[in-house]
Amino acid sequence: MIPARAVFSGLQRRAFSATARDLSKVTVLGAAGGIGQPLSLLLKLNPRVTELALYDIRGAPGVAADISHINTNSSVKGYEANASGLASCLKGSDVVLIPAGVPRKPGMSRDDLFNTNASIVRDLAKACAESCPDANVLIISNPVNSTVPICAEVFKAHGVYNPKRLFGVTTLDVVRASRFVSEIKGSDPKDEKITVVGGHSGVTIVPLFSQSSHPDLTTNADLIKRVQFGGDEVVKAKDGAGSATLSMAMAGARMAESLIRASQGEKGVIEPSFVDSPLYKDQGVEFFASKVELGPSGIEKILPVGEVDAHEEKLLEACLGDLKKNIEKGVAFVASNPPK
Ligand SMILES: NC(=O)C1=CN([C@@H]2O[C@H](COP(=O)(O)OP(=O)(O)OC[C@H]3O[C@@H](n4cnc5c(N)ncnc54)[C@H](O)[C@@H]3O)[C@@H](O)[C@H]2O)C=CC1
Ligand SMILES: O=C([O-])CC(=O)C(=O)O
Repeated sequence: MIPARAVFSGLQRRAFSATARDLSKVTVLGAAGGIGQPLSLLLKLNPRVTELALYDIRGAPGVAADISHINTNSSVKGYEANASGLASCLKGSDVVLIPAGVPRKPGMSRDDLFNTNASIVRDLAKACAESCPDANVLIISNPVNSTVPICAEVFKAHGVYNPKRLFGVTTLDVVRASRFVSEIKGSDPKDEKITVVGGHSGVTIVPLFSQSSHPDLTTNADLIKRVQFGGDEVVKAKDGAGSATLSMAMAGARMAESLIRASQGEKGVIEPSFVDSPLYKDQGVEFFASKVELGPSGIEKILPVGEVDAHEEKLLEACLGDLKKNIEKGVAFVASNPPK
């Protein structure tokens, strides 16, 4: 006779495996770039990643050969830069990270990247829709406020749009916020949980210090500006050689790891992300970054913005105006330039 406890744990196991997909194939599109290379390195060091697939219009096989010598268990493959290489790279992917596209130079806004990056993201989104429609797609390419809606429109056109599996990566904004606060307060950044909502550029980035353990920072204009324009600091310091790559790689690897943990059944995994969100749809804003609880199906729950003070209310107003325009620009681009 089988003891009751054994039957119960067997049932539990079946229930678990019915919901939790074993996410392990992670793909990077733009893998030979400034973000792509360190991101691929961090993913190779992550024991939860069992297969790493790398694609770029140039150099992915070389990056893959290099990384593949690292003595962790995952397999690594770099694919040829053509349509069939891209399709094979994507097939069976559980998580696809997209840092493909050009970065800023000093004096440029993220929106100045639109003309180049919109079509890159559109074409890569089409490849994802065709080869891995059920993957979690994480968009890093800027302007995120527009490239995420572009990806959504392409998926809709292919009849495979699942809003629970599309993420704009805004992790770097909370990473920066916690670091900048720790510098002011002399604390450990890992203890500084700062909520950042909105979008991923300039005034659309809204830190909510009133919700942190330092509500006094809510009127610190320099700090708010630093969080909103942290990317510019790096662009300026790199002096024409691009934008944040190493900190972004860390942030992207953290987001991918969180998704994998959640997909493997871990509860309560929460990350910020720019997603198809109900929070401000009544104001015509279809996508919004806020805390998101992750699960085996991608987004489990979009958390509300929560209480904000009068100062933050003003920041949110400015955010929503810009965000709406950025989103509409992405949607209009796909309408007039559909993928071929
Ligand atoms: N979401 C965020 O928080 C952040 C986003 N970014 C954005 O990430 C993007 C990439 O930045 P970097 O890596 O510094 O640029 P990069 O120029 O160093 O690398 C981009 C890579 O994309 C590749 N690429 C271009 N077109 C492609 C295509 N059709 N298919 C596959 N690969 C393609 C290039 O060959 C290059 O290797 C930029 O748009 C940048 O603004 C950068 C930092 C933070
Ligand atoms: O500033 C940029 O262009 C790159 C970026 O998105 C960031 O560093 O947050």
